[in-house]
Amino acid sequence: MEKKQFQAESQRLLEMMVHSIYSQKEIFIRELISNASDAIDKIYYKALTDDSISFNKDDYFIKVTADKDKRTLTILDTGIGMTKEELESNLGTIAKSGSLAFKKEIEMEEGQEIIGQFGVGFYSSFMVADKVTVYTKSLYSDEGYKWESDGQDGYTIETYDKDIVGTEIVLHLKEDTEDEDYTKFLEEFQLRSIIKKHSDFIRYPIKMDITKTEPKSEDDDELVETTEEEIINSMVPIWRKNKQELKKEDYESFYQEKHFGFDQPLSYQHISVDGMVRFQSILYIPEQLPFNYYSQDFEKGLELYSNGVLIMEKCADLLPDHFSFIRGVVDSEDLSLNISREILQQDRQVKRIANNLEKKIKNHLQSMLKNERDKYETFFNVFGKQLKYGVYADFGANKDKLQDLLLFFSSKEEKLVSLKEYRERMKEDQKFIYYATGESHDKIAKLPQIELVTDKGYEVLYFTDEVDEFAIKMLMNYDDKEFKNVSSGDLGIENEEEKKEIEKQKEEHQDILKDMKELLGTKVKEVRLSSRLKSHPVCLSAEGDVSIDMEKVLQQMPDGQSVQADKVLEINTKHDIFQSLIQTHQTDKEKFTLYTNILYNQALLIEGLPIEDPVALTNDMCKVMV
Ligand SMILES: Nc1ncnc2c1ncn2[C@@H]1O[C@H](COP(=O)(O)OP(=O)(O)OP(=O)(O)O)[C@@H](O)[C@H]1O
Repeated sequence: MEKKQFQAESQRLLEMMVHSIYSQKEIFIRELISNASDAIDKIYYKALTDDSISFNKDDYFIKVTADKDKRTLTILDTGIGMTKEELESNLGTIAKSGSLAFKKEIEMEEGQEIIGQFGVGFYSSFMVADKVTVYTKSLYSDEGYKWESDGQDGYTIETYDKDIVGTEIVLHLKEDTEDEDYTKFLEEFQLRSIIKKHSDFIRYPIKMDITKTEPKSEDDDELVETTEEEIINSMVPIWRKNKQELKKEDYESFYQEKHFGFDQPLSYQHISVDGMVRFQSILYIPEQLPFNYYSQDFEKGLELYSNGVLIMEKCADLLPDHFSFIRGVVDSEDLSLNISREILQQDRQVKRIANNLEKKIKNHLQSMLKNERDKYETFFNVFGKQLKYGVYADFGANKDKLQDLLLFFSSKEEKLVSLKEYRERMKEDQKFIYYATGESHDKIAKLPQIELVTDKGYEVLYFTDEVDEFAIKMLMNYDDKEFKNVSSGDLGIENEEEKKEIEKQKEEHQDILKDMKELLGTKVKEVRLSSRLKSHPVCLSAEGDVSIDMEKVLQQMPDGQSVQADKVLEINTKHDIFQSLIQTHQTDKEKFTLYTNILYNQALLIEGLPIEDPVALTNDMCKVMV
């Protein structure tokens, strides 16, 4: 049976390539500069095994020149160049990568890298140019060649008198249209920024002629324009440099240079991993909250480089949500890129890097907590909420990882404490880790429910963030000790005598409690004599999983309207008001009703809950007064 080759409509293929692979036109500069860098690398790698080739790094560079009059952009390199055959096969065949073949041919060692692999990058120049001319002379050829194409009707090759080995690619830029501005690629400032953005860490110098306006001389105000050749790329990225040689200021200026924030970084990590996965990274914790941090506009992610070439400005997959505040860069040579180098293939390597980074970030935070307490508290005051969301999110999948990074304000220490610190100083007989919720520390400290617990010498954690109680419910317990809201159920601190006394009183006054419950109807689940109140007349507590504060939060959510806490009105038997209740219950049912309503509303007010009928309440109060 005859086997036929697939036919490709090369013009159509090129059109598809040019218009559908890359989402940004400016990418062509990155592709051409990467090719130039590969071409220089090829001489370098050849020189390693071939004594007849000498490689002096200083002789090799890339130069980008814009000519506004001719509308041309030229990328010149002093690399290996191309023979006539190479021109034909590399630039004449789409998806043929001479670089990939080179890589295979010389069996590169670890740490040695060539960027090109797909054989398509060169054609991205047709996104912006209607004609491309390539002048090249190979290291292995005495003759130079000129290749030219309009990207539509094939290409031409002819000999060309070229002295120096290397390649010069001239793009004849398209005319601007209503939608497209091609002239910007000829503007010095724009061109320079695009190169800095994508190709800053290409390891050979990228030169450009830079024009400056300066006073003619020191004592002459007249301005003159001067043009000088400058190297515009940093070449060696800071993350490849030796940690010992870098100072705090170097990391800080990189943070500024990258526009990670207007603030200074609070802390940074320089990571270098060489194992199952190889990567280098610099991570920062910002000092201040980004203005849109808790909004939907905020995009988490790290800058991702492959061999010093920018792949993604914000790679979200590298950071878990609970560490979304981290800014920084990751560079790895082990990534499998897709053809446009824009989107990563579903990559095991990215997952591995992300897992590794998560552990490193956690360890860094833990060591900050241990060794730089003030700094950690500054961090926690800004981003602690995100860690608490992290405990709560995904049904608590990350709670064990994050619980030791949490801090809460303590009634006893009057400062932030960790759960470990609380647990370590718990009293021997203490059954629970106590917490109380409220708007502010002051308000919590005045809660009636807290009095007995603190009076008995127990430490109480103050929860002022809406997410606090949700996160703690997800944790359920810490080191075998359950969390307990001071306003809920049995606090486990009453002694036997106190318990017996309450039981006795409950029996004695069950009629009063029953009648109060009847008067309040479904507003409360029960009216109870309190064992937790000391000086305050009443309070509301909640039974079950939903506390009163959780009810408040849930009711603000669009779908949380129906969630209600099971409220219990607690009465302090030691307060004088209780005697009045007993009295009115026997002698004046109308007053008893008034007292019940007022006391219930007082309890609502203390809890910061809305009064259902304020007019009725004020009328009731007046009736009592007159
Ligand atoms: N400046 C240059 N000097 C020498 N050879 C070059 C140059 N530019 C391109 N080539 C050759 O042309 C080939 C095709 O280039 P192209 O940019 O299309 O693909 P690539 O760089 O191999 O792969 P990728 O699509 O991943 O960038 C390269 O592999 C290389 O062999």
